[in-house]
Amino acid sequence: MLLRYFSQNWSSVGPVGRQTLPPGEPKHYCGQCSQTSVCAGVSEVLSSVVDDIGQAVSRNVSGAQLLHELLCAPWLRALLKVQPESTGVSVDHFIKSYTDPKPLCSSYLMLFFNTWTCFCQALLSSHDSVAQSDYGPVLPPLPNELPEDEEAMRIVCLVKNNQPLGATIRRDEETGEIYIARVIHGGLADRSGLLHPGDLLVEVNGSPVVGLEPEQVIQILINSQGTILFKVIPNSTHSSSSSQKLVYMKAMVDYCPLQDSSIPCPNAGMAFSRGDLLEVVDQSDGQWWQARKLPRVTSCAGLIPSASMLKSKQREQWWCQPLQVHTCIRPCEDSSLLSLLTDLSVCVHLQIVAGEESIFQSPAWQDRDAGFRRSFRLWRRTSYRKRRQSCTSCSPNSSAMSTPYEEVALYQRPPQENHRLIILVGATGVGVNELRKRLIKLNPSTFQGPVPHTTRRIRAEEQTGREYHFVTKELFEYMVCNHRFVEYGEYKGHLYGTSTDAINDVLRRGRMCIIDVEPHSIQPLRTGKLKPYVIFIKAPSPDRLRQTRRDARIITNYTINRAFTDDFVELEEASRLMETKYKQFFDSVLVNDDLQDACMQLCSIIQQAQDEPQWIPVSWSRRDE
Ligand SMILES: Nc1ncnc2c1ncn2[C@@H]1O[C@H](COP(=O)(O)OP(=O)(O)OP(=O)(O)O)[C@@H](O)[C@H]1O
Repeated sequence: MLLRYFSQNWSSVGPVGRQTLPPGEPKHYCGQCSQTSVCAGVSEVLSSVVDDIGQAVSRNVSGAQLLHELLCAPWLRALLKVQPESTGVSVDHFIKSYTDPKPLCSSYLMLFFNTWTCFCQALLSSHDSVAQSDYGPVLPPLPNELPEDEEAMRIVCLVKNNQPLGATIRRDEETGEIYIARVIHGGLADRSGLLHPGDLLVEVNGSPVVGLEPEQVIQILINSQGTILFKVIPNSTHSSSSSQKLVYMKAMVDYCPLQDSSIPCPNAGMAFSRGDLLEVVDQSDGQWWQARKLPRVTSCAGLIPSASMLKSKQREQWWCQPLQVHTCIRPCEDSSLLSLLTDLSVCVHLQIVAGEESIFQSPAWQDRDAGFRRSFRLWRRTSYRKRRQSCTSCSPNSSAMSTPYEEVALYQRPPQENHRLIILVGATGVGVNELRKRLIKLNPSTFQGPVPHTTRRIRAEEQTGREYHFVTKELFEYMVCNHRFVEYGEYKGHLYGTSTDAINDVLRRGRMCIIDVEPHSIQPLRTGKLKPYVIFIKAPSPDRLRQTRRDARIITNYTINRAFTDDFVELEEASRLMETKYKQFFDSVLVNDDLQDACMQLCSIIQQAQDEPQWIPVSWSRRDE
């Protein structure tokens, strides 16, 4: 350690630390004084010590930061300058005198160096003690025969700074005893290593706490200044070696501790929103976990409700509002997708029976090149409104409520595995279809769309499996009943749909399959087989939309292929709402500002999705998925 290294070098004064003088290097002398290179030694030792400690700081060596700050502190400099009062010499003077020798009295040189040596040794000895966590005298071993009722008491001294203590307390209502309830990972108490959950708090700064209310104990802590002395009886069942496994979770809901009356300590809580990646460091409590948000900005964790706790909160909330129709729409819209699929088939069936006219026109609906067909976006928009009217599938047990967190792990696609399915989503008119078309046109041998199914009659120039899979209405409906379609709809009395088989066909051929869907269709596609990567195409500001979409045309309900007028504020608002509502499903967000740039960015996002490690739900990696 530093002290040993310093003592060795200090006595010989020559080689210091890593700046060891090579053998034969001339030794330095200070003017008329006969001391061997002491001035050089002082400055070298000092800078070498500061250097070494600087490196120890970067390696996070315990105590190094403190020592570094100490050595660089202005008060230390001031202290060193006290020496001239007794000796008439300062460190600066020495260093200067070394380069510009002046006569110095050897007696005050000796006096100075004796004082300086003692000071440095004391300083470095303190550093070594801190670094080796050697805080006190070594106590004699405990006698073999201790009285059974004897309890070991621990005295913990913490220095209060502007950080919270990072521990919560609880009161045993029967005995009035105060216990440490939990210690927040990475907080002050945790880093001290001296306070543990279950420790019985006996005194704080000399005041007994038994019988006090937790609020009163907290008040004592708040009022204390400087060092705080805790007297605790350690929890004998606590094992210091119990290191928790880190678990990574994606938040599927929003949470705000300040609005949660059940949290034990709102200030220790951590807010998160849907889509946030959480590193859960402690799940030992069934109700409150400890977690950090990724990317990590602080080492200190925060309290979050456990999955079961969040689920019961959701259920409570649901039952509290049974009469408000709009509240049950939210979870229904959000992700109860399998049940939506059932609703969807009802909608389609009704449309067929009623012979309802579709809003699509041929040129807009169909692009003749394979893989370039229009999506079902317009159809989906109308039927989506219909679905909102019937929310029978919403229940407190729906899937939206059962997954507040999704456990995730990093996944890198092995080269021999199929590409991940690429899903584009975005508000209508933002340019999802345009980007998809451009991408496929750019590199048709790499990117491809699935070939849709239809019940309409095949035309002369068409070939089944190329433009469409031409099937009978009975087969189409059979496929609907068997959930074989990702999305489907009706146009002029004919059914059209994109099947999962068609997606698998593209992937099996080694290509990257690009589809665009409504956000509520993402959930059924989230399987280990497809491992979808979802890119949200976001609208830029209304001003940028106005500038970039001057020549663009939009297809809207009942007004086909018209120029954009002043829909930009609405478009941006729709895009913002969609992002807020579904962001937990998005892996990446791309702002479609300049078309060329957006297309290039899309290519690189897709490349990264296929070739670089990404977070995916752990359930996708299980074999039985
Ligand atoms: N970045 C852009 N700059 C200029 N024009 C764009 C841009 N992105 C899309 N457009 C144009 O905006 C119009 C609407 O785009 P697109 O049809 O792709 O919208 P969409 O999001 O698929 O919505 P919908 O399904 O309702 O058509 C098209 O005319 C398209 O060429």
